[in-house]
Amino acid sequence: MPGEAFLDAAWWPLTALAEALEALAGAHGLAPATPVDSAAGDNPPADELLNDWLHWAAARCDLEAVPVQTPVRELRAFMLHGAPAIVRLDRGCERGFLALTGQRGGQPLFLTPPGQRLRIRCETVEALLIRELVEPLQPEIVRVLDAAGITPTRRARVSTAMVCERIGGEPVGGLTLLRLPPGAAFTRQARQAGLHLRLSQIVGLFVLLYGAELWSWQLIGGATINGRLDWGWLAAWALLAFTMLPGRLLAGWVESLFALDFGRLLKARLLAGALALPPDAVKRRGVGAMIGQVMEAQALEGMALAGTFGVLVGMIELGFAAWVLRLGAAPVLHTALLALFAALTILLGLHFHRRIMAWTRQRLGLTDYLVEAMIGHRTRLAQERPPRRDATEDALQASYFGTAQQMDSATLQFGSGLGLAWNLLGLAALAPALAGAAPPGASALAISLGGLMLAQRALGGIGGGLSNLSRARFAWREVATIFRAGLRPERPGLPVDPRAPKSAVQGPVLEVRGLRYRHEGASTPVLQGVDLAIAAGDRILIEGPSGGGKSTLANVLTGLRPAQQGLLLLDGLDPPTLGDSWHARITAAPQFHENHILSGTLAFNLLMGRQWPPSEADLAEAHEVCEELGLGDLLRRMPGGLHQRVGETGWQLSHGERSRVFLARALLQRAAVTILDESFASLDPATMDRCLDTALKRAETLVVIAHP
Ligand SMILES: Nc1ncnc2c1ncn2[C@@H]1O[C@H](COP(=O)(O)OP(=O)(O)OP(=O)(O)O)[C@@H](O)[C@H]1O
Repeated sequence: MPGEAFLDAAWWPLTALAEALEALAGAHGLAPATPVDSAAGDNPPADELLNDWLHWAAARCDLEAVPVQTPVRELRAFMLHGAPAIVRLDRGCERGFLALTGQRGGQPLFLTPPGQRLRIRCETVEALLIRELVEPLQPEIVRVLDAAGITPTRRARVSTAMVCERIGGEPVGGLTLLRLPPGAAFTRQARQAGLHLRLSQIVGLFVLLYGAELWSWQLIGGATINGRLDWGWLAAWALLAFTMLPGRLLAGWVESLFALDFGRLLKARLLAGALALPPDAVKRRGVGAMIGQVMEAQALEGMALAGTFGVLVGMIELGFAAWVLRLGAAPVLHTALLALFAALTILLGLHFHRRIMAWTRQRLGLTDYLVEAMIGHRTRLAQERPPRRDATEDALQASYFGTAQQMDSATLQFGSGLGLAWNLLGLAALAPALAGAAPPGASALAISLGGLMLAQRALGGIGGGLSNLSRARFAWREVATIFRAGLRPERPGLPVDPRAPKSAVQGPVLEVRGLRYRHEGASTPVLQGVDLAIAAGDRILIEGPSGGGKSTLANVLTGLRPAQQGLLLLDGLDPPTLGDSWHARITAAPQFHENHILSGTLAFNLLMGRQWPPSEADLAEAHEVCEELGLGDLLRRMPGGLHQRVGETGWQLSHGERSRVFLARALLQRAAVTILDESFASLDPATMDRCLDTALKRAETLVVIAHP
């Protein structure tokens, strides 16, 4: 279909964007929870607010809208794998969109306003999306093609190659991915990712593979025992064994796809949970325990999958083993023995589980101690009495080794002991049949031996799977709080542009009435009956004694801690109404010990409150602010300038330089209200004056917290 005809069918005007969202959500089984309603005034706003609006409207449909850019050369991959997505495509001066819903036969599918799926060639859509980038190149390309004498049949291909060469790295914007937020119910996400289908494919493939394996052994075994083994039987067996190879590869591939998708969903949820945890819950655990938690999060994924597959495959094998044993020389005894050993495996598994729990707890305690010892190494070297340190460490090690020994003996019982006992008792169970009046034939004996081996493999697999599940269960206990924290619903709030602080609402920009806040576990509130009214453009100094509650107030005002009582209004709107955009409109540079330079470039650290990647204008403004704060020399000394890597593994900034980066970061956020919590404490008087001048000049409304 040519470009314009395709647009006529698949194009959604801006005014129908709400319907496009709803239709896409419906088409992907994500029925909107609160449908956007263009008739009720939920119309999309001006261009600069569009991303905010999409985020808000998608959240109301229980989805997350993620604006992305892709280089021209990867546009095709986006169209084939990026669905569901909204693709911005204007027609002349009319603003509008395409609704990408999937792909069929290597070509993208678009949802049309009447609700049909339209398959379009990639080249057609690509040409429309990059036409503004290509048009200026056309005269030059035509000139080169003419000069090189390219034949008409090859012109289109050569022209495409030249375009790709010239603008392949140019970013294409206006693309918005729609997906379930990481906080959505995990089962819903798993279903959406098709994990249930993959799991049934895996089970089906394993059943087929084991069936084929048994059949191949039956062929060769039967032929050998009956003395009919010739090249024909051998060829049939080899062919069957050979055809199982692609099946095994396929099963491995589906298993790894399942593991990848499961791991991706789990990581996204844990990350969302870690960011949603209350600040105190994170702080109270300590660095060592947090590292232990991260280790357990990684173990959870690996152990849960290995355990589930181990038990699953073991159960399939056990089923086949029971069937084979029933055809053998001692069907009744072997079946009863198998049931007994299956029960024993579970019982010993429970015993092993207790040992694993005790050992993992000790191991994590040791990690916690080790991390704390490494962080406080210098303090301990300088101030702790060595015998005291040695005594603590000896006691910890002795306790750990004791638990590890108990766990080793449980592993031995569970692993080799059970297998050995099964083999001995399984062989002994053949004795009555062999000693009987009518001893079984060679083929029945061979079947029994095969069944015994298969059952040993199955019991070993189930045992291994159970021990992995035990580890996974412990890991789950460690990370469950983070996982559950991620379930909290996102607060989309109103689509308010953070860069549009001028409000039509008359009155204070920030108003606080009767605010009360008490820290968890504290007997008295640290903030009680706080009233505050800050007008746009105000410059306010908050002074108070150490421990008086200044930082707590800053945290409540910026939304990091929820007010327990009282009224908070920003431009006349309360926190639930503004949702997550509250942060964007009122920001704070936290106290030095609460602030952090993240591992990344200086620009990344400075422009965290802006879009990423940054525009040239953003970088220029960051440079300007740094110069004003006296960081110009530093920028010139750093080989990479604004793109120099900083943080734990990068350029080590001095105390004062870090303070000024924190200050620049808050000012560059261009919030309606900026709070600086003791941001000038570590600066010399001249630098402090300079920084204060910059803050006064740049912050629209400024609150400075300082000691008297
Ligand atoms: N997470 C917490 N749990 C319990 N109490 C806390 C917590 N955080 C702070 N506090 C207590 O609340 C009080 C106020 O702390 P806050 O940090 O707000 O004071 P501040 O005025 O900023 O002090 P400073 O000037 O020394 O930085 C202090 O007594 C502090 O010990």
